[in-house]
Amino acid sequence: MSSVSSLPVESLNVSLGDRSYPIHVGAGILSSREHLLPYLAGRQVMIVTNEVIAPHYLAALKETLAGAELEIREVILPDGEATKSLASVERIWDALLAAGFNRRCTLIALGGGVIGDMTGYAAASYQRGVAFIQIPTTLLAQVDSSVGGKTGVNHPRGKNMIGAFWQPRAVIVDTDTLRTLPARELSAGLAEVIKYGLIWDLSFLEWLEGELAALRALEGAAIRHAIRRSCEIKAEVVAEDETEQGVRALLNLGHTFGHAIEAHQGYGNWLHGEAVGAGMMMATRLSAERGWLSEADVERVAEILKAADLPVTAPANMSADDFLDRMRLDKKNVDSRLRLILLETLGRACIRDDTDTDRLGRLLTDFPRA
Ligand SMILES: NC(=O)c1ccc[n+]([C@@H]2O[C@H](COP(=O)([O-])OP(=O)(O)OC[C@H]3O[C@@H](n4cnc5c(N)ncnc54)[C@H](O)[C@@H]3O)[C@@H](O)[C@H]2O)c1
Ligand SMILES: O=C(O)C(=O)C[C@@H](O)[C@H](O)[C@H](O)COP(=O)(O)O
Ligand SMILES: [Zn+2]
Repeated sequence: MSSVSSLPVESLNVSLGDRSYPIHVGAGILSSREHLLPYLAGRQVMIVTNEVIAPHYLAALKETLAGAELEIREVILPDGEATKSLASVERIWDALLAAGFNRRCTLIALGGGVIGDMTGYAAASYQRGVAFIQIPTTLLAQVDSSVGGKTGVNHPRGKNMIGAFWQPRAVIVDTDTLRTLPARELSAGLAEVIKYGLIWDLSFLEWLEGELAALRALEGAAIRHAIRRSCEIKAEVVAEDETEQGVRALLNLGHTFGHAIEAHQGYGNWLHGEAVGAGMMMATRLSAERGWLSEADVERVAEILKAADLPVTAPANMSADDFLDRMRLDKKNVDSRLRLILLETLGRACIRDDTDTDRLGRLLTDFPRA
């Protein structure tokens, strides 16, 4: 990654009254005591990470915490989306109890969205709620999952079905951690970045169209801008609607389809960002069928997803009914009505519960498979 180290730390705020918190973004910030120590609730600290991330970053984090007279423990979980389960959360609870940690303890999530979502849920539920800090190490977690307080685990029948809203005390984004991230994971993170452009900010989408090559090459200034603008948008949405009573649902563009793909394919076979990429393509086509987007718009969405190396086709082994069965369990649905996020235009999304099921079934049947 070029020149990122020379960029100063930038801080944003998620405004939620007395639960407001900062997002600090900087290269090498994992080693910064001043950006971490103020957010600890007490002396007891439990770091939660996994077997892939620990060899890269656990020692650096412990070094940052060293000398502050803290009682530091760690839980190192196995890797992968398939581990985003209650059994893993139980391992975190067990470690907390074995260490005798009390309500003034702090959990630190060091990892991607899987670690962040599980650690947040363990924090939300341990002794009815303790402090936690997010240190996201994937692009996806740095632009999306570490912000906003959606925590939880998957159920075999559906994604993120068990969980709680529980906000972190701080989000600390060290952009240098992206240096070790596999290219496929970087692309998955770009799906959520593109999502912000599609639902909220056409000029950001236009900027992304010009910068995708730079982002995939981890060019420092481009990565920094993508993270900052994504976090700004997410912070604005979450501040307006913390528990998804309204506008926050727009952050779910492509997810009703994407979550169906993830669960049907077996967690981890399609990455979350890949499934969301294909799902956004489906939502785009449905929006065009409603007459809101032109064929040129549809092509434009396909092009930006392909430029990010994301899928624009659905799994070959998934029928329209496979999609619809899973989509009927989606958390946004009210009574028996499907609620989908669609695009009124590029850069502006809406939530609709009036999609004709026969029409949706035809769209799903005709959607290209790979
Ligand atoms: N809470 C939310 O608002 C929210 C938002 C979006 C996604 N999510 C959830 O986030 C999860 C996906 O997160 P993800 O894409 O970060 O996946 P992930 O957490 O599985 O991480 C991806 C892979 O990269 C590895 N990894 C992480 N950081 C690394 C680094 N710096 N260097 C090398 N390898 C590294 C991980 O071990 C893993 O193998 C899904 O479960 C999704 O549902 C939650
Ligand atoms: O923060 C949100 O709100 C989102 O919807 C962000 C999504 O990218 C994320 O995947 C989220 O976990 C989906 O939430 P869910 O409520 O659909 O499970
Ligand atoms: Zn997502």
